[in-house]
Amino acid sequence: MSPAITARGYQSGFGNEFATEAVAGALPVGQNSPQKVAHGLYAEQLTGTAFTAPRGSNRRSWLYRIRPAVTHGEFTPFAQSQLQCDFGAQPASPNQLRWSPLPLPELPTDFVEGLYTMGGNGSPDAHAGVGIHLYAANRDMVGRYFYNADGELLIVPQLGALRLLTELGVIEIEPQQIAVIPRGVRFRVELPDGPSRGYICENYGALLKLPDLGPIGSNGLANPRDFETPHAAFEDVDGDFELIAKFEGRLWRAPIDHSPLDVVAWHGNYAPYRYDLRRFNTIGSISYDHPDPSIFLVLHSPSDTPGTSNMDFAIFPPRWLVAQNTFRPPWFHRNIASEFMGLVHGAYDAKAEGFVPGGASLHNCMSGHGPDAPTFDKASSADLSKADVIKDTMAFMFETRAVIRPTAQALAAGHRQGDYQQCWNGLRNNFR
Ligand SMILES: O=C(O)Cc1cc(O)ccc1O
Ligand SMILES: [Fe+2]
Repeated sequence: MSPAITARGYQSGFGNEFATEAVAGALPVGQNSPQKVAHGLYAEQLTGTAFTAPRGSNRRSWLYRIRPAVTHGEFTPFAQSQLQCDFGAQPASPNQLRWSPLPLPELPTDFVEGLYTMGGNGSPDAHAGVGIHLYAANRDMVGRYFYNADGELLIVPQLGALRLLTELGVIEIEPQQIAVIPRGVRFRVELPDGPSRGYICENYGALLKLPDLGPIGSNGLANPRDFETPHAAFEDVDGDFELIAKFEGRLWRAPIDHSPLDVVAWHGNYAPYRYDLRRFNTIGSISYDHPDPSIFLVLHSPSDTPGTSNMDFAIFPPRWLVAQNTFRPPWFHRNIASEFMGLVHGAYDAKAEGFVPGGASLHNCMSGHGPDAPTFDKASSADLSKADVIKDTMAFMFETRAVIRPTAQALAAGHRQGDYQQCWNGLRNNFR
């Protein structure tokens, strides 16, 4: 018996062919599925793309584990009323929406129990769209393991660190770092700092990838080397545990008599990873005008239409604004894409107040938005001979091709800011 799983460090690179073993000799050499695997392990393949996906986008890993993933009891529905899949049950309005932070739970609540759906589009069936969730939790998952068959999970913590104990190893993140857990990978979550909160984009579409860089060249934005995938780590623990699955929008529970975090070795390119947003190489205008936010793209899920993502994950990190003869904050705009924003840290340069860390906003297709009135007034008369140094900030955007349909609970939430539109009331008629 090995005690609870321990972190064994990281391998560097995005989507690499990794190979890692927690026990020497556990990985077969020169083949995937020998008649007998070393140390009495079972071989199991986990695919994240179709078998025949082109080589450049094909993702799969081979896992060498103490028991195969099939060894569990029967799934029955697991009630968790805040996790929803009814995008579209009610009309989506074109209103601009904003929320204060999701209150932290008062009762003992783990990561799975604390998932709270804000909205989404598409469906797991269609392999297109996203679910946008928040989480607020105050206790570790103990004896409970989770996987999501509906999509990969992009986790953006805002309050408190997360320890993600996955089948393929341990990932530790804190606010201003992110993690991606691939579809199907089993994990549990510990909260080393206590009460924790954050944002999740559940991507039903093509796997997240780094954007092409075009004329930027071979370096810049999020650099591949800064993505980190854990080394194999496992636990060999028996007990009266449960496996929770998210499947077709709903949660299911099966009894399991051992920890499924029993992968002793693995190799392949389908694995969880983390990235520190503070390593983002931010590129912007050094002449005039505020660039399109695509320049802030970290990861994206392409759609079948070239240049149009199923989902973009962009960040607004610390940077210097030096553009001349320019209104420097984000401009007023209406976009074909729909924008869900959150704030991990500090303040956002388009909103003087009201958009606070842990809060969220939703500006759907063609709904006008932009700087609030105080920000507009300040930036319109700012001294442009000096740089604006934007420090201590980390906002982000989940931007989607399809309209983000808010859930009824998000629209009715006590922490929704019903007066959000008033932040633009002070924009007067200045026409002369
Ligand atoms: O604040 C927003 O709405 C996000 C955003 C930022 C930006 O710099 C340009 C366009 C855009 O939608
Ligand atoms: Fe916007």
